Amino acid sequence: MELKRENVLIEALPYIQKFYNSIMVIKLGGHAMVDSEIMNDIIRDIVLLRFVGIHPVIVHGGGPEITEKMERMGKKSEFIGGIRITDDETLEIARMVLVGNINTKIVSLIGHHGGHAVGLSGKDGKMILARKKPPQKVRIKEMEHDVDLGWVGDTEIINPELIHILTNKSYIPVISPIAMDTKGNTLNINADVVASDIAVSLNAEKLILLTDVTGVLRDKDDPSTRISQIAVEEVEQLIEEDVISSGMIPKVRSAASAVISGVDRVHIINGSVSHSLLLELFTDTGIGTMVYEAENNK
Ligand SMILES: Nc1ncnc2c1ncn2[C@@H]1O[C@H](COP(=O)(O)OP(=O)(O)O)[C@@H](O)[C@H]1O
Ligand SMILES: CC(=O)N[C@@H](CCC(=O)OP(=O)(O)O)C(=O)O
Repeated sequence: MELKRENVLIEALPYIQKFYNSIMVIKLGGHAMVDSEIMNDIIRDIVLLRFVGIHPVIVHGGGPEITEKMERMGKKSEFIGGIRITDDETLEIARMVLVGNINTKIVSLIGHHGGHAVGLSGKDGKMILARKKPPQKVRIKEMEHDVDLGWVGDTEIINPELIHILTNKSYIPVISPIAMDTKGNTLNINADVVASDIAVSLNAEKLILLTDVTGVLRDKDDPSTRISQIAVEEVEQLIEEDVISSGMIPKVRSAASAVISGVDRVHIINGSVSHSLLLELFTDTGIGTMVYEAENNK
């Protein structure tokens, strides 16, 4: 039954009260941002959250745009377990696309919709101290090989002070997944990983990962096979069975890691569906995939 317009607002009231003053980390996946109309709608929803008393913190990706720029320069993208192998040139492209292009675009859009955003990378205020990811084990023709991913980072320390300063003054922080190691090297980190680590460091109420599919699917080509809940204990098995592949691997692992480290609610939802963020936050409708810890009996 469709709710009358005024009832929609009333249904939202308990959620607005519950979430008042809380921090929500929202990760905007590159795929959900490919369409400018969708991106515009998502940003408007995020500005709405700020005006009902929630503190949104945005972490954004931009994988498809990096891939496209690389293609235009005649360079092929290579991924291992959803993580981009990043040589010198790829790092330069990733930095330009993420920090120079996508981050400023999001900041402008928030301003356009009446919010106040501050664009940051993990380098600002030494927010993310990273270290180069160790070589990854890859099975090629039954043989295990160590593959060096190049300038890819794991987060080592997150210093959330700058984020708190900004949210306390009602700014919306917009964070790109580029960071520095102790030697001053620039590192490219998967945006899902950054979103998860930031959500943990902020003790966020929720982590919401917006992507271009309706959640984790049992058959990734069939949207009707959505898995509505995944226990963290099931994640590695689903990867092993190849149910979860490519870009969904870091997403689900990051979601699980956030849950294990104390973020109560982690949801993977489809950002390309109109107002999915508002539906997730302010209604009883169960959308997307929730990642939970079975031990906590959620
Ligand atoms: N089991 C699965 N369910 C849903 N999507 C999956 C699954 N396995 C792999 N994928 C792929 O993961 C993609 C989402 O990850 P990614 O491309 O990195 O998105 P984003 O840019 O939003 O971070 C989907 O578009 C889909 O192609
Ligand atoms: C190391 C690594 O994989 N970095 C990612 C950063 C961007 C990202 O994560 O974008 P999405 O969220 O759109 O996938 C990359 O270069 O694609």
